[in-house]
Amino acid sequence: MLTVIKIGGNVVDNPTLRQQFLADFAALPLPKILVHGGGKIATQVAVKLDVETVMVEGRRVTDAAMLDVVTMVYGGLVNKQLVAQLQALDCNALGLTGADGGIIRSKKRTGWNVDYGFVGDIESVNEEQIKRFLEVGLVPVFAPLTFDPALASMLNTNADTQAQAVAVALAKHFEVNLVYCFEKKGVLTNPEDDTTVIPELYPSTYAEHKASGAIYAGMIPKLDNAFKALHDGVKQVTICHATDLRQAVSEGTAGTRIRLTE
Ligand SMILES: Nc1ncnc2c1ncn2[C@@H]1O[C@H](COP(=O)(O)OP(=O)(O)O)[C@@H](O)[C@H]1O
Ligand SMILES: CC(=O)N[C@@H](CCC(=O)OP(=O)(O)O)C(=O)O
Repeated sequence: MLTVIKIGGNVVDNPTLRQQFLADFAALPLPKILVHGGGKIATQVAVKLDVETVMVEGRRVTDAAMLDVVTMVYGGLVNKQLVAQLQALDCNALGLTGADGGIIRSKKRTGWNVDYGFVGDIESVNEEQIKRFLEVGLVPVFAPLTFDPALASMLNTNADTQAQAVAVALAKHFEVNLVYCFEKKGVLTNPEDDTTVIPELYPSTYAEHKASGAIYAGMIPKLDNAFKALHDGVKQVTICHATDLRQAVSEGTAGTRIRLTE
């Protein structure tokens, strides 16, 4: 079983939660992969650099100045800090963007009603290269950046989507357990109340909660990615609090389990 974990920006940005999560992640058995976000930190750094942040439907409009910010923040600051913290926990982390080793190729998003700028839609994942890293005991830690060889450019890519694409690509070789970790207890019927976790979510109940407005904003692309991952061969998908990672992986009792059928 390969474990692919995605960690969201609100956890990355919280030193206590982040350290606790990384200790639990380091304790998980190999093979494992981490995909991190960091949107909140990119926005903070952009303010300092006087670069305006524009988000449309949860995606960051990425002009040339913002591409520089996200490349520095995701590929540099956040990725290398996470690698250093994991190395200190005896986890042999290897920090990567999609460009390193040519692993994740994408195409600049075009044909939408919004010009997202330097945002990449993933075209291919070189799962053989990732598998080679896993075989020698390395733990890939991916920043949410991909690259377009035709443009010779980095592209900004949503971290939930990148985790889904990596999990699906590796499903050719492993039974994959994909876990989305964030700062809430799971998918909630009342997003303000952590006691309202939905233990199992199906396409039908997802549609109902979306229609009622209980599921909105960033949770919608996260769930679309979760269902796509299952549809494309990932064995198990869970959405849970970052501090519930161990229960979610070992016993499957934490957070929300995403299922295609009842
Ligand atoms: N039903 C729901 N349950 C939990 N969170 C929800 C729900 N609907 C919307 N959300 C929002 O979605 C956010 C998670 O999406 P996002 O910010 O993209 O996650 P991440 O930090 O993992 O990238 C939560 O912080 C919450 O504000
Ligand atoms: C294209 C796009 O929107 N990319 C995201 C990548 C970071 C991300 O997904 O971070 P979180 O997981 O913390 O939200 C962004 O720049 O916000």
